[in-house]
Amino acid sequence: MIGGMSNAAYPLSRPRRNRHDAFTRRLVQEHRLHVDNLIWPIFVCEGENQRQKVDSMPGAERVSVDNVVEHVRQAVDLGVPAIAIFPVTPMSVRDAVGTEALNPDNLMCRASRTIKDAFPDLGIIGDVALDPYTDHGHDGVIENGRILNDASVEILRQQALNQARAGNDIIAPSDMMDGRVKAIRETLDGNGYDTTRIMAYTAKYASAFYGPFRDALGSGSLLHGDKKTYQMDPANSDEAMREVEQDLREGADMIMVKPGMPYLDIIRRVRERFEVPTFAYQVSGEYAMLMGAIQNGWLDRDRTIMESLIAFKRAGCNGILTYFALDAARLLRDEH
Ligand SMILES: NCc1[nH]cc(CCC(=O)O)c1CC(=O)O
Ligand SMILES: [Mg+2]
Repeated sequence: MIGGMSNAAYPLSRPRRNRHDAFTRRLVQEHRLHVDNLIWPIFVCEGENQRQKVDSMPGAERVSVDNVVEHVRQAVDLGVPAIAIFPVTPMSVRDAVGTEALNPDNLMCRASRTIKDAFPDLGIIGDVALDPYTDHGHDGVIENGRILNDASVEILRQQALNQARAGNDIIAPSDMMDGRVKAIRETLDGNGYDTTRIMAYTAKYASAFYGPFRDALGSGSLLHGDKKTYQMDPANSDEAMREVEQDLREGADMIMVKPGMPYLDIIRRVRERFEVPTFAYQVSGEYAMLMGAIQNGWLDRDRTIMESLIAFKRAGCNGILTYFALDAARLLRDEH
């Protein structure tokens, strides 16, 4: 009997009141994405005047070092605080132990020096792992079909030093070997790089979502088998807490969870338990998935980008590595 119902039957508390108009929604908004939260991953390749498209990552490019300043200027002009460099290493210099990772003139080091010269205030993050440099596409060295932990770490610590010397401000070990944070920290400190930060890919899962990235780097077709003996099982969550505990003990300054969107629960747990600077990598497969739907007209581009990124803030992230960094920075700039 609708007509006879008194108003008292309605709730006194009406959550919709705070959604009534734009100014109220602004006042009660709990989380906000800021350009300071964005890190832009870039791909660099050999050659001159190269700008190569990546088929499985529409909008992403591999650029040669002579184009990298112009490329990165976009991020600087938008106020993006940091970039992450990934080198596309030619097959001719790859080998079983990733020797090229230690070359002071490798692609990563040349790109890092060039960017640092042009933009001294921009943060440069350098991935440390052997997969861009090995002819088998694994992140470490192999013996009898096994990825060796400690032997790999001995190379990784030298790779980290090589990259710090070339201007990497933040070393980001993405290899998932045990003990590599401690080894890298000791090597950096022992060589006068005690202010070089470590952003550890701490909870990095053995994920299908890295496929497009491996295409971009050309390591996908090289990879024999999978990375399940070093990257984490997507079924595990408590194990991520133990990984974080260890990396913090070993001297990590920042913790990363990767991939992003399928692992928001891990981000939330890390944030609540450890209260340390926490980052997520919205990886290539997430980008490809969203871009595929956007390009088909199935999802609205701008709203999808922003909603996918605010999720990381809500989950507890300080920042996000995302291929959408420039798009998001533009949208934030034009918001008001
Ligand atoms: N160790 C290298 C590395 N660093 C970042 C990514 C993936 C990034 C992305 O998918 O966007 C990978 C690939 C992998 O571990 O196979
Ligand atoms: Mg670990």
